[in-house]
Amino acid sequence: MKILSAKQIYEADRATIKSQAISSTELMERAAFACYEWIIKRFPDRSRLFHVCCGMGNNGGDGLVVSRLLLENGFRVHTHLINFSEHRSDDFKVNLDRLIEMKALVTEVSGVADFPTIEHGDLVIDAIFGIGLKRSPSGFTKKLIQRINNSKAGIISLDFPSGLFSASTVTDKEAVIRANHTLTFQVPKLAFLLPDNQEYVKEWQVLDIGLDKDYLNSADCLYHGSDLELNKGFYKVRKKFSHKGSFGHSLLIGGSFGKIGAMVLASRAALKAGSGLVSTYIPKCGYTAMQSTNPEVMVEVDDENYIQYFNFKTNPTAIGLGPGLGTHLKTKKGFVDFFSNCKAPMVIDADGLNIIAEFSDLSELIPENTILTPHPKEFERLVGKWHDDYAKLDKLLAYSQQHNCVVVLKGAYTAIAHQGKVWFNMSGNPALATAGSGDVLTGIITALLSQGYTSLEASLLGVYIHGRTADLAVEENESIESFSATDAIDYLGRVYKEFV
Ligand SMILES: NC(=O)C1=CN([C@@H]2O[C@H](COP(=O)(O)OP(=O)(O)OC[C@H]3O[C@@H](n4cnc5c(N)ncnc54)[C@H](OP(=O)(O)O)[C@@H]3O)[C@@H](O)[C@H]2O)[C@H](O)CC1
Ligand SMILES: [K+]
Repeated sequence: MKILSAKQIYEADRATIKSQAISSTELMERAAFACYEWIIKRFPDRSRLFHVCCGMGNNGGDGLVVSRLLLENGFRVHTHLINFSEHRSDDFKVNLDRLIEMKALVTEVSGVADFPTIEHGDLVIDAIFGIGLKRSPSGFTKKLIQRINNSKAGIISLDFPSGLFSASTVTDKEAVIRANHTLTFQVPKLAFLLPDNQEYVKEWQVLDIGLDKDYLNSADCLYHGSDLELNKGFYKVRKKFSHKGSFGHSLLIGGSFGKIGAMVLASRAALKAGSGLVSTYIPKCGYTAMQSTNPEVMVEVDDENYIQYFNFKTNPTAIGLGPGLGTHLKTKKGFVDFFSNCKAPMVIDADGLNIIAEFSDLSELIPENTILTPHPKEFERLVGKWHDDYAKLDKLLAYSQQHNCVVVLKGAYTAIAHQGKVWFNMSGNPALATAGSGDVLTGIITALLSQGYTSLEASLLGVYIHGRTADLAVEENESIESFSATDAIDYLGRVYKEFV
């Protein structure tokens, strides 16, 4: 799933118009028809009043087509032309003429006095600006956006919430539509995946408008979505004659007094994610807890309450390092010696990341293709503060390239960066923001690494699977509040079944 830039979307439009021998007006009709179909399925009540607010460009043109389709099918519609410019796009003009021919209710809005009265229960179709927005809306257009936001009506944005930029941060928060639903064309948009924009983009939907497949397949994108289709592409179906030795040996290293649970979760997740063998290397104080809760897992121990020697005998195919590790001085010292000489592929999480951040030289010693799984605060410790989400993405790309590693930046739409590209995970929900969730993820990714997936594949698949456990759990028995890290492990089986 590619995430195209605005420039690429315009190119895709041109390629489509050429290859399918259609006019731009026909493409607009197709896009708006897809919106219309979505809208009437979701809001079939014909007594409801639709306020369709149209700008002067092609986003406004989409709005005019939606107005016409709604009217033709017996819905109540008031179309408002937001007169912010003398210039009107050609397809806007064509569709305005069509609407006027129908004797539709169309009013020009050129100032506050022309603002519509929007009642509770009405629906606003926001077609003021799309990807052609050049600067923050101002004057009466900004005031109208505020009026719409302050109304009690539901708001459906076509393609983009008006006022939201496609590739840069919002500068005037009061000049952006806060949409309940955004119906966007063909591909997800980067702006929808960034936490800074969450007030403007709530629920969003990609509508297929049949853009040229060859263009879409060949477009070189910096940003991608990671969905079931992508992950199915490299998921390895198990062969009949495979045995436990075929699926590697994961070693989870971590734990400290009071934080043995992190290792119980990580090692159990590794087991249930399909690692052939799973060992743990933990402080002595965790021995009984580990053996009694995870009978399939082997245990080696270090010092009494925290790890310091890192002198395990296991010969792992992959290592997960960091859950519950703590930052005792002796742990830090042992970590530094161990980390720089480690030959097995590694996933580093939690205090493992904090120790790397503390000793900045350690970043230089990260072995090639290591996977780092920071949450935003841990990432900030590694790279310093950022100004906005776009700056954060720049830092993410730069750090992963500079250290030749995979960085899994956790959050809603976890961002996975490798070799100059970023994949945004499309599964998951806020249920995952729960204690131990990161430990489970470390276990899953380690298990996938040990089964022979590349670092990038293990990260993409691990994050996708982890997110999906929460999706399925919330569809079935759990709620966002009740879901726990243990539930994530329990749902792994059902998620794997979606792959076969
Ligand atoms: N493949 C697709 O995705 C398709 C998308 N479609 C729709 O087309 C729009 C993009 O249309 P475009 O005409 O390029 O751009 P907009 O409608 O978003 O806006 C352009 C007009 O807005 C003016 N502008 C920009 N910023 C401001 C501002 N802050 N204040 C006032 N006016 C502003 C701009 O004027 P300039 O003089 O500044 O150039 C334009 O007049 C896309 O989002 C989809 O909705 C197609 O319908 C089908 C294919
Ligand atoms: K819009």
